[in-house]
Amino acid sequence: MVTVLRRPPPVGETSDPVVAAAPHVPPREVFRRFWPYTRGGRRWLLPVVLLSLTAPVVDAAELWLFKIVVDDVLVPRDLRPFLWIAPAYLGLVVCSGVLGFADDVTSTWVGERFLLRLRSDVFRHVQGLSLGFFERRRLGDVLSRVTGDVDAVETFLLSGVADALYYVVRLAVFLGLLFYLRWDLTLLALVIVPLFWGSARHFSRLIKEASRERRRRSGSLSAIAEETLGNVALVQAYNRQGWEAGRFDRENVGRFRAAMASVRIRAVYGPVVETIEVAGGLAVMALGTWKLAQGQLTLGGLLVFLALIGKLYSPVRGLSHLGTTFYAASASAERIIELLDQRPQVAEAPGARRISRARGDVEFDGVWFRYPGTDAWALSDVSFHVAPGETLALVGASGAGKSTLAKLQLRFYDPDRGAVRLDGTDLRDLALAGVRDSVAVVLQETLVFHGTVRDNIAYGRPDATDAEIAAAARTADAHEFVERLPEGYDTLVGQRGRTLSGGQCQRLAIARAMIRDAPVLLLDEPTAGLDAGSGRRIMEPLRRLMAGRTTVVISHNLLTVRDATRIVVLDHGRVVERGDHRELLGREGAYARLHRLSAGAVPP
Ligand SMILES: Nc1ncnc2c1ncn2[C@@H]1O[C@H](COP(=O)(O)OP(=O)(O)OP(=O)(O)O)[C@@H](O)[C@H]1O
Repeated sequence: MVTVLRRPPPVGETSDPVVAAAPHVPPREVFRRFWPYTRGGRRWLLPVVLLSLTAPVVDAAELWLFKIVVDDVLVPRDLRPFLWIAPAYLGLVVCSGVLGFADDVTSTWVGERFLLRLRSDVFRHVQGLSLGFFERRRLGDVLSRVTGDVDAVETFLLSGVADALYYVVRLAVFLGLLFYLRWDLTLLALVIVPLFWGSARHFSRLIKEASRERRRRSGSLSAIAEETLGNVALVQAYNRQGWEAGRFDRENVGRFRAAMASVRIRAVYGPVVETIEVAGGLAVMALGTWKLAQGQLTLGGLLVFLALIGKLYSPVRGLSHLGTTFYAASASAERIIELLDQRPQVAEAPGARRISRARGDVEFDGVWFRYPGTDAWALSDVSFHVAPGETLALVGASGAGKSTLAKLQLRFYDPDRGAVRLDGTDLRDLALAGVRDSVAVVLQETLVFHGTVRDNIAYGRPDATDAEIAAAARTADAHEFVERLPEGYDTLVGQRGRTLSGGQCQRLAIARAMIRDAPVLLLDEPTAGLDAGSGRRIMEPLRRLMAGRTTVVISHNLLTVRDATRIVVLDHGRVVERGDHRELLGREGAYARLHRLSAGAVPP
């Protein structure tokens, strides 16, 4: 049996776990980290504690009344004392009901407020992490931490502590009464306490391991579900449902085994504790009966003594059980701490400059960049300059580093060497919000949120008026198709724009960028995924959007590129050519080759 319990919960067949376990954190550190979240609710902690402290006193008073009933009413068969005992008993019951109600409501309020704060803060923190974090981590696991693990921290910090206090007070009140009644019997009853503690410590450790495994598996399950369901079209098109289901099942079985391991431990623990308890109770009963026979104890005294022993064991058991609950909760707390310990890779420098409106002068100066955890340079010594209002086109084969440049321009990452500048100032010296406010983006994969068409356009500037939204949609050539939608601007578009065509999504994205009215425009493959006709139709609204703004356009479609003030050709992260369309064609180099390749799609 011991070996069955000792055996660590099976880690399953995964040599490469979907989600790794979070590092161990000592309980004191968990307290230190989460205590600040009790701010605002702390003044209610004392009333909560006081309320929970009164309950054992009322309990003890009820028991004492019972003793009086036995000794003064039942044994002498005299009903007179019952006339005051009955109303006193009723009064105590009503009093305990009222106190219980107040205790429940206030303690839940304190706990839920704590969670309210913590959940929002964890979400805000995660949202503020750099793109690099999301590129490395499994989204499903992050979601399971934000929505699932957070709750356990409350158990660890508040309800756990409140329960511990409650048990300690019960213990003190009942022990006091017991000693008052019969000190010798009480000492005998206490002999079993060390046994309780010993077993609690042993089982808590086992429970913690099982809980850690269970939380880790839950994170893996969410990760797989999110990846599979988020890409359901791909999964179904390639008939990978069986494989995905297998992956899900493996983690599911892992979670099942971890849950069973934890139940096994708890299920053995319960009877062990009960046996110890009954043995103690029987010993006390034997000695008590002897004392009763000797006339050293009244019948009421013995009955109350035994009832009190029952009450005494319950907080002792509760306290030792609390250890297992504590350890289970700390497994979740560790996962939250690991998340909170993540620092954004790009952080705002102290005293960073705020810019109200940039002119739009963009410069990459000797930029070298390597993605964290990789060896190869994604960009090597890239330099270019785009003056306000100019258009720079970045072209190059797939993987040349074009999108990486866009990420650096938005300061999703910082360069390892060199600098990216806006209006002559290094982005690292500017306030992050200012940098991003200066840029409007139209990306390769158009981001359309679940919401109305109006919400989607106004995402670029939430305070935009209806007239401004319609004007932006007109410039983006979106107004007409929006008007034809069943509810116009109030039509709901599905997540990722599933209910719109690629071209329509793109036009919404152009309207969104339009309404943002930023001095710098970043177009990453704005015509990708559109057929030649739609691509051409989008050009006109794009040109309107680009007018008067500094534009960096990344495109394979050389139609977008031909009018650019300057074209930079990238190859394996290096600038291999630069110039305008005519110059580069004449040079018969990389650009001319790319041009010939796409000549079929582009009219000369
Ligand atoms: N998050 C990442 N972590 C590690 N390496 C990355 C990451 N993103 C891109 N890379 C690598 O950096 C290099 C440049 O990628 P980038 O996405 O900038 O290319 P691109 O020119 O935009 O390609 P495409 O035209 O296909 O979009 C590639 O070798 C790519 O594998």
